[in-house]
Amino acid sequence: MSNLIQTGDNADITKERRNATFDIHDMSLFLYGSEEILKRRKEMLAFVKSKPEFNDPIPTEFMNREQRVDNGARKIVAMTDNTDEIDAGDFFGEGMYFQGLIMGRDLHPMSLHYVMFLPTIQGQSDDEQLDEWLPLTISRSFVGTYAQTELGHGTNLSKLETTATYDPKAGEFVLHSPSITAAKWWPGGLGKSANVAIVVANLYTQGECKGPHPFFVQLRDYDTHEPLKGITVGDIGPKLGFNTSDNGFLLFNNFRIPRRNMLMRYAKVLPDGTYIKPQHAKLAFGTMVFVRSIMIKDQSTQLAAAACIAKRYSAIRRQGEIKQGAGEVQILDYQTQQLRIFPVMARAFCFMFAAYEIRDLYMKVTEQLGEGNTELLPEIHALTSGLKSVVSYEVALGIEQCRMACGGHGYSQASAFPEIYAYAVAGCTYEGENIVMLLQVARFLMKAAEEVMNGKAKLADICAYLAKRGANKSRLRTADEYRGDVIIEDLEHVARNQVFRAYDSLKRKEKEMPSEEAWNKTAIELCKASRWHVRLYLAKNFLHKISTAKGAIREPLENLARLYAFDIITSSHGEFLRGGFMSEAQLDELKGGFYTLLERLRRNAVAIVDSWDFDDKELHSILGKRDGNVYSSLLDWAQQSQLNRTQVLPTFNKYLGPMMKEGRSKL
Ligand SMILES: CC/C=C/C/C=C\C/C=C\C/C=C\C/C=C\C/C=C\CCC(=O)SCCNC(=O)CCNC(=O)[C@H](O)C(C)(C)COP(=O)(O)OP(=O)(O)OC[C@H]1O[C@@H](n2cnc3c(N)ncnc32)[C@H](O)[C@@H]1OP(=O)(O)O
Ligand SMILES: Cc1cc2nc3c(=O)[nH]c(=O)nc-3n(C[C@H](O)[C@H](O)[C@H](O)COP(=O)(O)OP(=O)(O)OC[C@H]3O[C@@H](n4cnc5c(N)ncnc54)[C@H](O)[C@@H]3O)c2cc1C
Repeated sequence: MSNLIQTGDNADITKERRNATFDIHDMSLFLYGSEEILKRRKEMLAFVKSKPEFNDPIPTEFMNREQRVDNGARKIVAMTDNTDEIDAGDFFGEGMYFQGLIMGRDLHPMSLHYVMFLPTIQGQSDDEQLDEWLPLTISRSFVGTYAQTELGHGTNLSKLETTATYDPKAGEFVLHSPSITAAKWWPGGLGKSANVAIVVANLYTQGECKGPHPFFVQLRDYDTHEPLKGITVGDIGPKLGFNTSDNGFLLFNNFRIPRRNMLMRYAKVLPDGTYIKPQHAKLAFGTMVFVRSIMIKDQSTQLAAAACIAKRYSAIRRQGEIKQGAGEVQILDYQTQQLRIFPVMARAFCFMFAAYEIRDLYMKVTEQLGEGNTELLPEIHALTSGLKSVVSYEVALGIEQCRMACGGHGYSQASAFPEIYAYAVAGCTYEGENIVMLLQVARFLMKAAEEVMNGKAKLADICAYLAKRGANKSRLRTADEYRGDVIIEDLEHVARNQVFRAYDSLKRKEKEMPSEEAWNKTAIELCKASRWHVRLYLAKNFLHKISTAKGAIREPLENLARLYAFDIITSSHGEFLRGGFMSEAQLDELKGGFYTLLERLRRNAVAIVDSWDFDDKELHSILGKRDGNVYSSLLDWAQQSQLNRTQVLPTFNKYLGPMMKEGRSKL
């Protein structure tokens, strides 16, 4: 703990750190997994701080869009000039941390090159293509992006309008955008930075449409960077966030590429146009599954950053009195403030532990795919889709809650909340709109429910609870005893009930109308089932993970995990009261337990967020500064505003001055 306390720190934040009941190093170790990882974080941080080229000339929030794009391009080149400093193969760990330290929370001109273009080349090319494209991708000989979404269609991939029609005579594909709505729209870096792209287009060969497939396409001249003939490309304009990235549009006018530019690891088109189908119809969507899996870690980090800022600020902010005359209190002492922030912190831990599980599962699936085994594909698709949806939604709400908990200063860009929110909330939309992805989970759950009903029940592990009988009354007696398996049983009960309620409703409707219509008319219940399924997964994983903690960190971790579960139950208590599963008295007991957990977590509030090991450089927030000296830093920060460069703005002489003069002259 002492390593975070330095002379000159704010007295309140120092007191918080002195009062903590555990050593933050031990908690960081538990969170990140090993001493080696913590050591590498320190080394990478020291390296980044030692390099002036990674600094921003002025805080990015004071830059206009052109300056941000320029600064982003400059820094990403500097960053990737230095990838020898990290294990670049460790994308999930070192890659994401290194990038966050240098690039901050804005995508940059090469985000898609690393996050989707490179993984697609790795995952979808055959060996010969890999030999050709991978070295060029890694050596940054071109800048790539992933161009799938169109103006008119993003979610419904089968209706993408861009066509890739095979011409066997020329041995070429002809890429074409038959309408305005066929324009590729959104791909990161496409507008001005990328000169190549993985383009997802509907493949036509021998007169038949074979569905969306990925193609390697050069868009711009490698020397002049001018768009090639037949290509129309540009930037789509400013967005809520991601403004360092030139998300773009792209239209093809009968643009020809060689046959071998179709990525042919799975599906293939032979020279005569014969189509060889992949072993699993959705293998071409593998990069989306990969990004959904890494999003969980990225999103939980953003949520933890928000909670860290809110907690540190709440520790130094004094406002109002609890006991009259006793002096103003730290706002962290208000129960309502704790309610706003502590559950957010609990969620960040929960999501991070899930992120590790997903990373491991993803690695297992990749290994299996290498051996031609696609067995786990539906499971990982459902799990990543569900987690991506639930996590990104909860993260967006949590960040906003933290912002509001910081009063007026939370609204300033000095807090970093606007930046964190704008960055994270995009995750609700990209890589599959959240509701649509929940409906994918529902497909998986409905199949599992069908198997249970048919007595087959050879279910994936994550669905095993659907086949359990389960008690019809909660075993909850006292809040203090409400832990581990008892909590899980109750969440299982509610999730199972919701899945079967949706299933029954779907089956009833299917008797009255076509199945697609029945599906649409059950969609709200289906999404609810998916959310409960994912919440159950998250809670199970969280409770299991903290049961492995040892020593002084165990108690605060248990408090966090139980707070997470109590929060879910108390905020959707109707589901637990249904059919008398819980009584009003049990719920009151749980509510009391929830308040007790807030009290128990109060003492360690700051130490818990300190354990996330955010450096000020990474947090990029005046309110969340480690030393707690917020007010003087806010004044320094404000002085950098462009408007403060001169005492008198042109607006005075142009508009306000004449107006006031006229006002005075009329008196
Ligand atoms: C040097 C170091 C550098 C470092 C950098 C480091 C770090 C980076 C840091 C942080 C990164 C973090 C975050 C990322 C940041 C930014 C990301 C930026 C941009 C995002 C880019 C995009 O958004 S790309 C576009 C994404 N688009 C989508 O996701 C479209 C969504 N739609 C779909 O996925 C599908 O169309 C669908 C799933 C909605 C439906 O598919 P379809 O209509 O084809 O199918 P059906 O519904 O008919 O279903 C048929 C069956 O197939 C199953 N299915 C569907 N998809 C899959 C799949 N992917 N895998 C397996 N199975 C699948 C479906 O469930 C059906 O199954 P049944 O059994 O029920 O029949
Ligand atoms: C910041 C950002 C970066 C992006 N980067 C890229 C990129 O690099 N490359 C790329 O190709 N794309 C990119 N995208 C596009 C992104 O992947 C899509 O926007 C996303 O997949 C959602 O698709 P959509 O826009 O077509 O939404 P829509 O599908 O039009 O969604 C609109 C509404 O319709 C609902 N809806 C749609 N279909 C159904 C259904 N079947 N059932 C029920 N409801 C439905 C949705 O739930 C939603 O409420 C990016 C988007 C953003 C915001």
